[in-house]
Amino acid sequence: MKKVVLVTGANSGIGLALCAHLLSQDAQLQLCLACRNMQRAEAVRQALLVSRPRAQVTLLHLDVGNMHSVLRAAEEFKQKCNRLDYLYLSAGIMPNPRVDHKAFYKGLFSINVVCMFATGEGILTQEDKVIPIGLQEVFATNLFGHFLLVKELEHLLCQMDHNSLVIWTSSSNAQRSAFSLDDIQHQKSHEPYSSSKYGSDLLSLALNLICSQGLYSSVICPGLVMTNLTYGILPSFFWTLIMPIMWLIRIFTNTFTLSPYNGAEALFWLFMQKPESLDPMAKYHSLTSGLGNNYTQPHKMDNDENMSEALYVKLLELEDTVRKKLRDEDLYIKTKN
Ligand SMILES: NC(=O)C1=CN([C@@H]2O[C@H](COP(=O)(O)OP(=O)(O)OC[C@H]3O[C@@H](n4cnc5c(N)ncnc54)[C@H](OP(=O)(O)O)[C@@H]3O)[C@@H](O)[C@H]2O)C=CC1
Ligand SMILES: CC(C)=CCC[C@@H](C)[C@H]1CC[C@H]2C3=C(CC[C@]12C)[C@@]1(C)CCC(=O)[C@@H](C)[C@@H]1CC3
Repeated sequence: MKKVVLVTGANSGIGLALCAHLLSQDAQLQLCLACRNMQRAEAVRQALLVSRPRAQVTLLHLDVGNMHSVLRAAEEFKQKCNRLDYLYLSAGIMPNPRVDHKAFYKGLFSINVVCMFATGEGILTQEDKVIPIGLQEVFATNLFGHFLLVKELEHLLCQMDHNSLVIWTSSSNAQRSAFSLDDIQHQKSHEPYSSSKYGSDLLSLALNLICSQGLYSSVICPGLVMTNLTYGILPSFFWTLIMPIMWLIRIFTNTFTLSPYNGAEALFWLFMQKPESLDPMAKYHSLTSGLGNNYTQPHKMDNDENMSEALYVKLLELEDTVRKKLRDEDLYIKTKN
């Protein structure tokens, strides 16, 4: 049976590297690239087909930060495919990132220096905004849109005859201290990225605990990778300039995977595993040794079942509110026409 794989954020960075890797491994694969920009998506599809001309690569229009788009995309996917084996949730944003230079230099001379380079903890903040539906943008894109997509595709994911796996691209920057159950959208502070990634860790655990038969969920961390996301933190020429320093740092922290191919290691590794053999409490890290060898290692996540179930309940409540808003908007448009 041909495996069906859906990848969000497939047109660049880690998502794109994963797609190329998957196609080189399994030519029989049915791969669906879910992207918000169809021109970029088509260019990527053509590029992937150059090395695998007979591969089955389709496109799906999806803006994961727009809930209308999520519902439409899920509907379109269900019409096209009657099976889904792997759902890779790789789309993500970190808008207006700021490096706290004072904290960075302080961290350089502290005993936590390796941890600082591995997680970016305490030195990175972002400016978030509210999108038209009333959600915080980072929460909507990195977490809620994906949650809604999983809910919409639940019937395809929960099948009796085979297991399927949802894979969240989280981060080592996901910190419990940045997340609050009273402020799941992170309206009140300046680490929405960390909060949304911690939320995805909790949600993955909740999916394993709550969801029906056949559906499994896992979380990965790609390490620090040079992509459009990191070029938003510091310009690409700066990263190129300090590349030799980063290769040096790699000797002390194997989390500097640096290339999208290396960063996608854990995503690809999960594709090779049986979903039922995975640990729901583990985050699977892509790691690269000082000599440049890639491997995947599980690390216990800093979360608990009660918290993850509480988040799941809050997301269900928010889902109701959002669906009602979407219906009201539809009704308004219909009555206006
Ligand atoms: N780079 C790193 O060091 C790390 C990255 N990550 C995570 O890895 C994932 C991939 O990021 P990375 O490859 O680094 O960065 P990129 O910016 O290269 O990739 C992000 C992808 O997400 C897509 N995307 C963003 N917003 C939306 C949206 N609203 N709807 C649909 N697609 C969207 C982008 O599409 P478009 O091209 O249209 O913008 C792009 O394809 C993210 O979740 C990120 O948080 C985690 C840890 C470290
Ligand atoms: C490397 C040098 C000499 C300077 C750069 C310092 C920081 C800008 C850099 C150090 C650790 C980095 C890091 C991230 C961003 C850039 C740093 C803070 C992330 C937070 C990027 C996104 C993620 O999801 C994390 C896994 C990264 C962790 C490390």
